[in-house]
Amino acid sequence: MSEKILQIENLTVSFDGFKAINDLNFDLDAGELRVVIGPNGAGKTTFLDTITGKVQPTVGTVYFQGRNTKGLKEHQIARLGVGRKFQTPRVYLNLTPRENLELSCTRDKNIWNAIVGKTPAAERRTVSGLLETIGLDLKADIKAALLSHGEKQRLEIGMLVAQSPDLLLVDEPVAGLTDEETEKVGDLLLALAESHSIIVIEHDMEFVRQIARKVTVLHQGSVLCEGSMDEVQNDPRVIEVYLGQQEDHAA
Ligand SMILES: Nc1ncnc2c1ncn2[C@@H]1O[C@H](COP(=O)(O)OP(=O)(O)OP(=O)(O)O)[C@@H](O)[C@H]1O
Repeated sequence: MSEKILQIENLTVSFDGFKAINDLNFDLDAGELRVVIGPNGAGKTTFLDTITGKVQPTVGTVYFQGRNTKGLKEHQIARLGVGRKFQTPRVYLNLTPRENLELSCTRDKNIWNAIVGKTPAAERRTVSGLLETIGLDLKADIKAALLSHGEKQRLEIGMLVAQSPDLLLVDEPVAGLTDEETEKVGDLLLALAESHSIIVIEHDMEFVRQIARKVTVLHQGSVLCEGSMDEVQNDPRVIEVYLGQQEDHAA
């Protein structure tokens, strides 16, 4: 599959003259899992914000499935098939994982119908499958408030998938998780990568090593380099950027 799901050309995003993204070029094949890393302030969040329409390009173009997204609002881009998972879980704590997933599947988002069980049979089958995929089938009917942080992260990833996006944007999914929970989130993303295009932003290098096929390194709003984990780790420019950052912290 070499069809591009996302193409970003000569993108610059300026905030009061400061270029958070600076002439960035990036593309993603349909079906690809890409990890984006970079030191603090490299522009990773702004990069995602521009894809989702939260931020508009100052210069340059974002094409999603060949369509220029300029001027589209966040909800319009979401409807085109871009789903975003934020860093902190946003699940309904008083509902069960099953109910949370049912709500996400419900096209018209009619909360009442989902709660009182008026969920169509096809949707219930999807929810059961999703509960298994995210490893919460045994905890499907307890309140989400009782789930661990890692389980909540997996639930929210499931809720995103329930909306059938073509592109999943996942922002630091393992921040604050135990090693075991981190590995489970990694396994989940690898399983989802078999049928979705995914961009993951992450700081945790162990996790990046677990899931990464191709890695993009951002620095000062531009792509510094791209390649396999081994290639980027041994790239002198990447070493310099990360070592420089460690020295800044030590100072
Ligand atoms: N709304 C804004 N107004 C002004 N400057 C901003 C705004 N948003 C981001 N920036 C600046 O743009 C740069 C890139 O920020 P961004 O949050 O995209 O980086 P990041 O790579 O996600 O960083 P981190 O890893 O720390 O989250 C930073 O210097 C930040 O201060």
